[in-house]
Amino acid sequence: MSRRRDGKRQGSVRDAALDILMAVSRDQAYSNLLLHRAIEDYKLDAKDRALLTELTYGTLQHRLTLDYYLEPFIRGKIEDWVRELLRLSVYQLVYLERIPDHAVVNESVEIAKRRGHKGIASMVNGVLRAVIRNGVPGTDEIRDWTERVSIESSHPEWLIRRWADQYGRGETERMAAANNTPPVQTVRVNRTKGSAEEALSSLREDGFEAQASPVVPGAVRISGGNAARSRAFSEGLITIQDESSMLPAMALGAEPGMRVLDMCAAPGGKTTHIAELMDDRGEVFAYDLHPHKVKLIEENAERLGLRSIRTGTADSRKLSGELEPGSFDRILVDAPCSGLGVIRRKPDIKYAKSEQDISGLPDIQLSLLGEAQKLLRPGGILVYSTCTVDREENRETAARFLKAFPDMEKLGLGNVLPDGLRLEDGMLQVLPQDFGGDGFFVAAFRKRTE
Ligand SMILES: C[S@@+](CC[C@H](N)C(=O)[O-])C[C@H]1O[C@@H](n2cnc3c(N)ncnc32)[C@H](O)[C@@H]1O
Repeated sequence: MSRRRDGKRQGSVRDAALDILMAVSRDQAYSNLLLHRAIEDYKLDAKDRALLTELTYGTLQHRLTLDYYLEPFIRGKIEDWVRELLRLSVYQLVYLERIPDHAVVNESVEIAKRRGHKGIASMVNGVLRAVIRNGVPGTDEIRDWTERVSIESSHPEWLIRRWADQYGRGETERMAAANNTPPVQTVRVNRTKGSAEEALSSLREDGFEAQASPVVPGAVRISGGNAARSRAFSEGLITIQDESSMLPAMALGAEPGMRVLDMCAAPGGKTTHIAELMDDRGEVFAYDLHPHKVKLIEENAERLGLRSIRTGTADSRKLSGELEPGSFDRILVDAPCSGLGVIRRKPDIKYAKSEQDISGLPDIQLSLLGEAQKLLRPGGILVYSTCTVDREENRETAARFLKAFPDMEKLGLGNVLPDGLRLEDGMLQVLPQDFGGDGFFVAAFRKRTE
């Protein structure tokens, strides 16, 4: 890519998509961050932003399916970038009806010529024309259920097997399909600055389509652009947040004047929500492991005009050395987790993670919960949340915690959360197919007083 005099980078949207896809496969870079950077760097207009997002996410989301489609047409070894270009091209041929086949082939051949040489361009041309002529192979003849769902939904087999064990085959198929659908953007209204009605009309005046969420009171669903570019956002009236992510702060039930701790707080999505629900009265201590991430909490609090938030950098597994044990009314542990509930937003997760990566997490989650137990006052409430659907990190970690600390009791969430959510033994397990929100887990515990 080169730069023009006006600072814009040159090259097609497909070139940019290919660069991102290469970086994700080669360096295990995060697709959402790269996409954001490319949008800024290439100074793309709204139409090209939408196309780049669709091409990148679509190709990544369907990677295993696309490889299955390509297999009969590729002979011998090909370079990684050529494979990525073919995936990108077949994604358009199969999934994007509005782009004519000849346009896909022409542009891919041009890219192959520019990045490689005539020979590669002619191979790309041959493969794509053969795909158009013959069609892609079907999946019906794959007899093994795990393998078929893995290829059809482009999730690794170990993950499909694990979910089938944990949720059964039907939920697994629905979950894998939901992970390939684009999320709806939702925002939370900062009630210390204005009402949901004010946010709705401000967003509509800025040209967004905005509807009150049918699931979470005070949330707004948006289409027609990125809410980060709205007036309501720059004025601190809204925060972009998935509906599921709004539930932990609601479950915490913090009240004005309370002393609250958020132990895994960055970038501050839930810290700021808690402060808003407390009308910014009281103290919300927000800690995270990394100083650069703690800065993000401060920036968010500043934008939202919240003054009750106190930040700190620490390993929260040792926070009782720094903060007074037994002194907090409410504590949130929004723990580090496998992230298997947010595959829609970060499709690279499904290829990068392994079962081994999950196995070390429950112990970290448990030690954070153990530290929270020390810091909580008798009668105080602790909320544990994750953005994963994995049973081991969720309800099994909750069960281990209750077993290890008999002075903690589970608090059913039926009365504090909106109706119609998937509650299991009083704990919330959202799956991505439930209402369009991320996969999420929330459990609440109270410290006994006697
Ligand atoms: C799920 S994210 C938190 C998201 C945040 N609650 C929000 O809503 O914006 C988990 C966070 O835990 C932090 N973390 C991981 N291990 C930690 C530890 N031992 N002590 C403190 N923070 C930790 C990570 O840096 C990460 O920012």
